[in-house]
Amino acid sequence: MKIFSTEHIRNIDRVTIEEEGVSSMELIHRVAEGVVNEILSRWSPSKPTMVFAGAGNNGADALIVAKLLIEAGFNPHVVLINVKGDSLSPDCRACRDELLRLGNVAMTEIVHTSHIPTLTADHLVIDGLFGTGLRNPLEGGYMAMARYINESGATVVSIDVPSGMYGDWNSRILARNVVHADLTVAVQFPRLAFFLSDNAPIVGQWKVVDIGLSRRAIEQTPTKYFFIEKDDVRRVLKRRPDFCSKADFGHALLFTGCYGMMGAAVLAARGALRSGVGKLTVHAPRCGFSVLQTAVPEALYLPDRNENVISDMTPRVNFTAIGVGPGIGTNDATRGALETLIKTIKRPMVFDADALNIISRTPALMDHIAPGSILTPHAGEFDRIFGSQASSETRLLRALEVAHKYKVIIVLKGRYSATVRPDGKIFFNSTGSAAMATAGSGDVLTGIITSLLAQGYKSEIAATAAVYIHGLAGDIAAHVEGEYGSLSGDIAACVGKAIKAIMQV
Ligand SMILES: NC(=O)C1=CN([C@@H]2O[C@H](COP(=O)(O)OP(=O)(O)OC[C@H]3O[C@@H](n4cnc5c(N)ncnc54)[C@H](O)[C@@H]3O)[C@@H](O)[C@H]2O)[C@@H](O)CC1
Ligand SMILES: Nc1ncnc2c1ncn2[C@@H]1O[C@H](COP(=O)(O)OP(=O)(O)O)[C@@H](O)[C@H]1O
Ligand SMILES: [K+]
Repeated sequence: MKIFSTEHIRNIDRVTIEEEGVSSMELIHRVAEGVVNEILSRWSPSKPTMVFAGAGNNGADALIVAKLLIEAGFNPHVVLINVKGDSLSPDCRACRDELLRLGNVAMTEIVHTSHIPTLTADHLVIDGLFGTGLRNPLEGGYMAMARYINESGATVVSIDVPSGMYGDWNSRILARNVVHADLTVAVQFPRLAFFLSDNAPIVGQWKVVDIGLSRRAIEQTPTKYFFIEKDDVRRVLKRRPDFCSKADFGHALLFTGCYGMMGAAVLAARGALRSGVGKLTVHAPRCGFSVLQTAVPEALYLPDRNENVISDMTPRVNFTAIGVGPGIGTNDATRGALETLIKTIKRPMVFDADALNIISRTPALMDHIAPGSILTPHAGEFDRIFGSQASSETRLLRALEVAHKYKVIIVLKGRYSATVRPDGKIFFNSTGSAAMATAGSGDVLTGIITSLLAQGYKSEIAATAAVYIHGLAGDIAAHVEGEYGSLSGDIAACVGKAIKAIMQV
């Protein structure tokens, strides 16, 4: 699914109205119906409700929400901001009149300064103060109103975006001056801001209401941001021909493990094998022999000269892709081996975990990494290499810079892992959950990406597809083991099932 900028959404909105003959009032009603459906599925009409409506179309949506709530038996109090009595947009005015025609509507219209009715923690607030028309961070009375709503402890449903927040980048806002939603019901598309952890306490849970904006306009409007869903991955995964052999599915080489961290090697190896690589070689220290040969007998094992750590990363097999990092430690011998690997292999590789920690100690190594390589840092690993970041938004912006500069793909791991490409495109992942916040789950991902790369998928595709598969495997594991009990071994065990579920039509 495409994620559009506010600018683009406004344009798609305009095309829908001009070329498809849908009126803006009709769109407002569709938004309101979507929002009200979400409300009715959660709260009963006895819930004390207050609707805050601004002067633009976000307010117009809110006024029709109030109307539909009244028709459903709710008894909302409506607070409409109409500065000086003449600031309502034409649609907002029409919606106010439509609402008032019901008769007996409890409404406070704020024209100058008025008293806002008392809001309690028991209330449900419908927040339609500002949507995508927000020009500046909230100030004065608007800011006070946002804080009043937040401090009341009421449950908040925001229409389109929480009021005071921009849909995309939010470097200029202060969280306490923005309405904090429990549920945000976005119009037609999720927004970039929803995928950043900084904004999670503001956006709350989010849903999208489809209001039937022009399909043609959506298809033809270019964007750099995407939300990856099952169909996107199904389209790129190749079906296997009948006449095939393991030679057709590549040979992955993993440099992984050290004394005390052989589990990382096992997990990465299982991730690689369950995602279909033809052949897998694991290069690990000698101490890993019986662990690997017992836990993953399907993998070939290449012993390092060293007993406890990897001291040499010269590829000794005819590999089609290399993955390096899980559990290798950061000792001097391994550092030297990794430096040589980076400087000699000029094909895209996958770098994770301790490989990233080693790079962070010698950042100049970034200059030698082969273009098209994939780096899979979590926030801490990213900051160690590319500098400490104040927020997830600045981290994402920095990831865009470094992906472009070094021509590499950065997978910023987290709730909505973001795959950032050198061309400035960002793919947010939809699968996965807190059940995956367990040691070793990143190692499984390294195995899957390396496996897809080894099978001939381009780096960009391998990264986004693997992240989706990994998250879905986590979801399947969590379905059985729950959010506390899922282990990274369970995630690895579900990788094949995830791919099967994706490929099933
Ligand atoms: N995307 C779509 O296709 C549709 C969007 N609709 C709704 O329309 C909304 C956008 O409506 P608008 O463009 O009218 O914009 P808004 O309703 O978000 O706000 C615009 C109003 O706020 C004022 N304003 C902006 N920033 C301010 C600030 N910092 N302080 C004080 N006043 C400020 C503007 O002067 C204007 O009066 C969307 O968020 C959505 O809720 C729907 O009604 C219909 C379809
Ligand atoms: N709350 C969450 N929601 C979705 N995915 C998560 C969540 N927490 C962790 N994950 C996923 O689990 C993996 C954790 O990787 P990482 O932090 O490298 O762990 P480790 O180093 O222990 O292997 C990442 O792919 C991440 O996206
Ligand atoms: K809003």
